[in-house]
Amino acid sequence: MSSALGHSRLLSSTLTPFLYPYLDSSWSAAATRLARNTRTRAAGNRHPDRRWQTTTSVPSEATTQPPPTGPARDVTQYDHLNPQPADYRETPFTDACALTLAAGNGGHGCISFLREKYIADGPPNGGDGGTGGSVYIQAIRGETSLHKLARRGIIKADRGRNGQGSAKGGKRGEDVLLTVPVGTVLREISRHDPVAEEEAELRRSRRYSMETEDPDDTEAAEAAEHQRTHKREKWLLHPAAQPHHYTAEDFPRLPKPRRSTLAMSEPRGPIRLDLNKPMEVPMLLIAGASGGLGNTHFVTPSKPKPKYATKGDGGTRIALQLELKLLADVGLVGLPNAGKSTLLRALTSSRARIGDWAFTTLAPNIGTVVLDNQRGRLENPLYYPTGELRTNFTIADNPGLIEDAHLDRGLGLGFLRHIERAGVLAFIVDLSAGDSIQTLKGLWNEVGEYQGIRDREIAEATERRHVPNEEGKVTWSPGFSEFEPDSADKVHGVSAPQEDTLLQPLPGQSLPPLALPPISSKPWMVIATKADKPETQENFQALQAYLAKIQDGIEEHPSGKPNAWKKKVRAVPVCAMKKEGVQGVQDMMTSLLREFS
Ligand SMILES: Nc1nc2c(ncn2[C@@H]2O[C@H](COP(=O)(O)OP(=O)(O)OP(=O)(O)O)[C@@H](O)[C@H]2O)c(=O)[nH]1
Ligand SMILES: [Mg+2]
Repeated sequence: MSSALGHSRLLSSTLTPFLYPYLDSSWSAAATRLARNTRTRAAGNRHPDRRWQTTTSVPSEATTQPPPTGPARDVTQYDHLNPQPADYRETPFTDACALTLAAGNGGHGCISFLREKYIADGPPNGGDGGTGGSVYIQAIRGETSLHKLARRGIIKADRGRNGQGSAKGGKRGEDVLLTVPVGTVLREISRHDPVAEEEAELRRSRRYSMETEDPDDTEAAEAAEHQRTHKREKWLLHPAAQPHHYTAEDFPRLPKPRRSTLAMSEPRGPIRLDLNKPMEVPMLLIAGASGGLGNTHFVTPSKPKPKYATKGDGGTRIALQLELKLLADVGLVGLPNAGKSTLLRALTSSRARIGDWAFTTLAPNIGTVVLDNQRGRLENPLYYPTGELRTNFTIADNPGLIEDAHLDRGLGLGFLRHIERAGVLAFIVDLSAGDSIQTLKGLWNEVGEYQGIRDREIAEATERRHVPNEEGKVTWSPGFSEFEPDSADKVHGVSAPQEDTLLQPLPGQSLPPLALPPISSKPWMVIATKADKPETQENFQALQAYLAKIQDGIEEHPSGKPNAWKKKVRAVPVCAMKKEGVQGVQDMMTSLLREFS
C-alpha cells in the first residue's frame, strides 16, 4: 500500500505531466489547446500527430482519452463567433506612410578601342551606358493597406549596366512597380533631380559669362571654376589612367544634360495624384536616368582616339507621402465592447480579437464580405462607379470610441481618422448597455466634433497657402483643387518642402491635411447588437422610432448638421454571436453602398 502511495507520489513529482498528463491539473488547459491546434491542422496534414510526437513526449492517446480527474471540458466547443480572447489573428495595417522613391542611375559609357588580328591599335568602339530603371505605380483592387510599402522606406529601381567594347550598349536597369490600393493619394514632399540641377547650373554659368565681362569679378571666376571642376567629375578615364591624367587631360565640352525619352511621360513635379480608380496599365512616376556616352562620341579630327567617356546620370529621388482616402467600404463605429469585432467575424472570415472588456481592438481590422458565391446570378448585384460588378466589399472594424475621443482621449484622433475614410458608417449600439438613443447621440457628437477640428485644420492650411501678396490681394482661385500643384511649386526640378502638417512627417517636411467629404454626408445605419439579451426589445423599438423621426425630419439629425444624410436611416437588430440577423445587416450595407457609389 505504502509502496503504491510512494509510487503515485513519485509519478506526480517526477513524471508529471510528461507521461501521465491527467495527473497534473494544468493538463486540461493544455489538452484544450492541443486538441484545437490538432483539429485546425488536421485537414492539410497527412501526419497530424507527428508534431506532438517529435516535439513533446505527450502520447497521442492523451489527446483522445478524457482525463480521469479534474474538470471535464468539451474540447470541441470552439466557435468562430465566441472564441477564446487569445484565438485571433492580427493583420498588419497602415493607412498613411512616407516613402522615398529612386529611379535607377544610368550606366557609365565605355572607353574601348578596336583590337583585331592585324589591327593592333584600332579606332574607339566604347558603347554607351544603359538607362536606369524607372518607377511605376498601379492602383489595384484587392489591396487594402499600405503596410507592405511602409516597411520598405526607400524603393530603388536598378541602375543601368555600363557600356562595353565592340560598341555594345549597357543593359537597361530593371523597373520597379508599386501596387497600391484604389483610393490612395500620393503627394510629393521633396525632390532631388540631378539632371534638373545640372541644367540649372548650366543656365546660371551661361548667364554669368554673358553678364560679366570683367576679369576682376571673382564671383564670376569662381562660378566658372566650379563649372570646370563639376565637368571633370562627369568624365571617366581609361582604367590605366593615372590621377594626374585627370588634371592634365583636356576634356572637350561636356554634352548637354540629357533625359531619356521616357522622361517626357513623367508627371510634372510636384506630384499630386488621387488614384481613385483601378488602373489597367501602370503609370510612370519617375523615369530612369540616361546612361553615359562611350568614347566613340568624342572623336574629333584633332583627337581621333579619345581616352575618356562620360558617367551615367544620377537617378531622380522623390520623397512622397501616401495616404489612403478610402480605407474600407463600411466603417464600424461604436463604444468599446459593443460587439463590433464579433459582428465583423459574423459577416466575414476575419479573425479579429474578441474579449469581454474595453479596447480589445487596438488597430483597425479589415474584413471582406464575399457577395459572389459563384453559384449563378447574384440576387442583389452591387456595382462599382465604373460599372463593373462587385464581388465583394470591405468592412473596417475600428477600436472603440469613447467620450472626448476628439480631444485625443482613448485611441483618439488616429482612430477617428479611420472613420472619416469609410464610405458608409455603421453605428454599433449595444442594446443591453443603457439607452441606445443616447449612445447613438454620443457617438455622433464625437464624430461631429472631430469633423469640426478637421474643417478648421483645412481652413488654416488653405489660409497659409493663399496669403495676401504685396498689394494686399489674396491669390486664390475658385477652381483650386487639393491635387493641383501650387503655382509656386511648378518648377520641374527641386521643389521646396511644404510647411503644413503631415501624418507621419519626415524631419522638417510636412503636407496639408487631405480634404475629404464631410462625415455627416455619408450614408449611415445603426446595428443594434446583443439583441439576444433579455429586455432589449423596448430599447430597440425606441431606437427605431427615433430613427424614423430623423428620417421624417421631426427630429434633428444627431450630427446637428442641416444637410446631413438621412434618406433611409434604419436600425437592424442582430445577435452576432449566434449569427442571427446578420444577413439583414449585409443587405442593408449593400443598399447603402449603392447609395454611396
Ligand atoms: N450576448 C451577446 N454577446 C455578444 C454579442 N456580440 C458580442 N458579444 C460579446 O460582447 C463582448 C465584446 O465583443 P467584441 O466584439 O470584442 O466587442 P468590440 O466592440 O469589438 O470591443 P472593443 O474592440 O473593445 O471596442 C464579447 O464578450 C462578445 O462575446 C451578441 O450578439 N450577443
Ligand atoms: Mg473589437
